[in-house]
Amino acid sequence: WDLWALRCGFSSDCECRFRPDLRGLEFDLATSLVGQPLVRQQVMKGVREFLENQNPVKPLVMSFHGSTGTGKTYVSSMLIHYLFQGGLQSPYVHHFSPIVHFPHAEHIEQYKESLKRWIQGNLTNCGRSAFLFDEMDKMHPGLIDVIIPFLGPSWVVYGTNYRKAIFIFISNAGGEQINDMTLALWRAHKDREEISLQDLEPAISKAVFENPQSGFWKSGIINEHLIDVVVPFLPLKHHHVKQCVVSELNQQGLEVRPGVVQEVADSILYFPEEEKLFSSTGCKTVASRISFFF
Ligand SMILES: Nc1ncnc2c1ncn2[C@@H]1O[C@H](COP(=O)(O)OP(=O)(O)OP(=O)(O)O)[C@@H](O)[C@H]1O
Repeated sequence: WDLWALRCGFSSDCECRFRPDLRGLEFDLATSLVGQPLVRQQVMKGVREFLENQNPVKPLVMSFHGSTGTGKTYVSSMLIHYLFQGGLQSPYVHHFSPIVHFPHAEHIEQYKESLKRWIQGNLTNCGRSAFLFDEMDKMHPGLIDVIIPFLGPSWVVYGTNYRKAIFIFISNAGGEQINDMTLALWRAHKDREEISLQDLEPAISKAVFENPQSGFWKSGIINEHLIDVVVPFLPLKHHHVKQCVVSELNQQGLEVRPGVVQEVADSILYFPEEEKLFSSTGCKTVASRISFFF
């Protein structure tokens, strides 16, 4: 702790390099994020409502769900970039992955204690901290109990306003159900772009919050209304993958040749077997495939 951090920790006004640029975020979500209008809408709504309130009653808690390569990590990095100076490198942005940090289930009691101290320490250092919890579906169910007290309205200790913190949970849990529902709605002539949160929420809740294997399970996280924003990431179609290829080519400073765009998009697997509508890996492997076709 340096002196500044100490002073900051005891002041509820400390913003710790928090420089929200909501216009920038909205623009980038609209122009760079492919095929996820619901995500754009949910993220903007959640962040805007939270930041409009000078004294929020609880931290902002967002939960991202979807299958691989649909943009969950991409959006979380973008969000952090437009909120904190320094983005993911900011000392006030914290990343946790159960597989990396807590790989051994038999050490659960020890893990619980260190997770609690880690969150508490970071929040004491700065109440305006962000926490990214990756791979929540791989988290031991007992560990979420440690996180819960920090998500609610009651967590104010030693004058530090922990209610200004931001928690983002990322998982593949519910992804299969989102994909199945998107497909079922498509078969019932509801286009992917018309899908609403109400169409997906029951399937996500069932898969994520009632599943004994899931880290969220039995956590009271739903009963206590601790999650403010549930963000479903839909499976991406062939034309979305093509858009990802174009932006990747641009980013790598390569010429956008229609033949290459088509070939890269065609090389990816699509489901279901009959209609081949949605990419099985979203846009995840696009960057690495480009060199094969260029
Ligand atoms: N909807 C999207 N719009 C634009 N680019 C995307 C989108 N989805 C994925 N991408 C691209 O694919 C890469 C991988 O996506 P990302 O890591 O966000 O997937 P994910 O949903 O977090 O997957 P996983 O569950 O496997 O971690 C991103 O860095 C980005 O370049």
